[in-house]
Amino acid sequence: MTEPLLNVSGLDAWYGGSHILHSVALNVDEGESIALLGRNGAGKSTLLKALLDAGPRSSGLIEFGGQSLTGMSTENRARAGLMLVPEDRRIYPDITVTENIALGRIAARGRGASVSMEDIWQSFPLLEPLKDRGGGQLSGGQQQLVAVARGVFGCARLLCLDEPVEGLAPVVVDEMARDIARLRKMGLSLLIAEQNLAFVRACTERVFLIDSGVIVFSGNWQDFDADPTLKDRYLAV
Ligand SMILES: Nc1ncnc2c1ncn2[C@@H]1O[C@H](COP(=O)(O)OP(=O)(O)OP(=O)(O)O)[C@@H](O)[C@H]1O
Repeated sequence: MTEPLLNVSGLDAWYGGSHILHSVALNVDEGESIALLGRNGAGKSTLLKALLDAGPRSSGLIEFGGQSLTGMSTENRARAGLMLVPEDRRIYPDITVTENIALGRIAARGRGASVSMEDIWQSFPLLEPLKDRGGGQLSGGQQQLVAVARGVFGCARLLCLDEPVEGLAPVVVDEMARDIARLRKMGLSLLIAEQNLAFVRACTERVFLIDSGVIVFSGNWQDFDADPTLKDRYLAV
């Protein structure tokens, strides 16, 4: 049996004295795309940040590519190919789209020259005509595409996306789903925290559902659909 690309078990996380994640277990295989579902405040962002050691204090096992990440800095985790595209996009307004995307390679310290800018334009066709435009002159949806493209250019093996389509118009949500399908053909693995069910259903094959920092369900979409109470109990507002 091959080892998962990401293997998490017994993961707890805290902000100060607040205990947020409770013994989380999760795995992602090479080439898989996984949804992390949960309502506001369920712990999705905390989990993604804990994987990168980029916020909460945490304990437990996180293995990536067969290597334990305990004691490894955020920079070295990125360098190993574990990338997070945070909710707040962080697009620099005074540099171009191309320059914003190129910054991803700096985060990864030059690793993974295998993704070219040409690959990026092919995966994100809406961005190519905007490549010389300033980051400050983009719509929210265009900024989100740039943020994801930057993570890909950093040559992620596993790209973690924190609510990539939150607040975006349906037409941009559809575009993002198509772009993600193209990225998957490049062999990228994905972990996508979202509340937009239709979107993650279109671009993932397995689901982890988190509530109050506890994984309350994991399985494929067929398993998820077999229990219609999950949506009402854990996703309804
Ligand atoms: N920096 C922080 N300091 C203290 N508590 C925090 C911090 N960030 C998040 N929390 C708390 O941790 C819990 C989980 O929040 P988290 O942001 O992980 O949820 P989420 O599922 O990503 O929700 P959302 O969809 O609203 O982003 C919430 O109770 C939240 O108030």
